Amino acid sequence: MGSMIFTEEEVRYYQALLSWEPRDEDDEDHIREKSLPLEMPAGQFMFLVLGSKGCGKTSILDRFCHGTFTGEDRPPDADEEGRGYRHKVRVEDRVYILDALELPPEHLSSEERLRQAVRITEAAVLVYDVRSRASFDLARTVHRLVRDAVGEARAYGLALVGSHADCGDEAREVSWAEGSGLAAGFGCGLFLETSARTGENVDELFARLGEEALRLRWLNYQRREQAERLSAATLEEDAVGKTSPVKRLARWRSWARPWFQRRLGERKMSSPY
Ligand SMILES: Nc1nc2c(ncn2[C@@H]2O[C@H](COP(=O)(O)OP(=O)(O)OP(=O)(O)O)[C@@H](O)[C@H]2O)c(=O)[nH]1
Repeated sequence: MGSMIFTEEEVRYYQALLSWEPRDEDDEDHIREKSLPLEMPAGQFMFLVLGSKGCGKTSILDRFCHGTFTGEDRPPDADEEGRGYRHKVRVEDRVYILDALELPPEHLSSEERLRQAVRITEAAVLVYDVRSRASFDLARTVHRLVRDAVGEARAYGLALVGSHADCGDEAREVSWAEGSGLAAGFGCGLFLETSARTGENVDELFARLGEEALRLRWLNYQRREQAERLSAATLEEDAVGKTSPVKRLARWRSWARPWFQRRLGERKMSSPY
């Protein structure tokens, strides 16, 4: 990463990510920090959190990072460049630093901003509100935008999340089965309904997405290795072809030999002599 050159936009995203500071006055933070063992982090994850306006993105991140829930009084986010969060997460028995970038919904209409956010992250948490069919419908569109931004060359993680799981049945507009079906349609194995109010599934969401990110890193690594092996083999073949027509002929003969031998054998069998 050290050798990469970032655009101004990317630098701003990074600044948003890195603007996190521990809040000394927050007692619950201390309790959560103390409850995690002192251990060197095994690595870092970078996740994107996105969804429609007011679907509960900040509340999920507040619950995860600070263990708090602000409730109905929470003012809408004013940060234009997105908000960065950092917290520890335990994945496969090791501690990792998790950086999460909350993408303001306005940025969803900018292909460029979304592309940049996707480029600096390795997985996305796509949130809708189970009380809002509109937010669920928007999740489909956002998924398409993210998929286009990721492209074919890279495996990128995704978790579909229905927030406000604590709401009663009468407030619900989207069922668990619909959410699970949409996630399956996306080809995404991680679907959860969460409640920032009660904390239901919030820690589990990030731990499981961490597991998925590790799996995808390995997959991306294998893909790169395979691509490198293929291009090295092609280069070698080109070099052989250019420098040694004799070797090329020899190889052609070796491929053709079994065919000639078969033909020869057939002829011998059918020959009256
Ligand atoms: N009961 C309940 N309320 C929630 C939950 N999640 C969020 N809220 C409330 O829903 C409102 C919107 O939540 P936010 O976290 O601000 O949503 P957001 O997606 O970050 O909003 P923007 O950043 O403005 O797009 C707030 O009043 C939250 O307190 C939840 O799981 N349960």
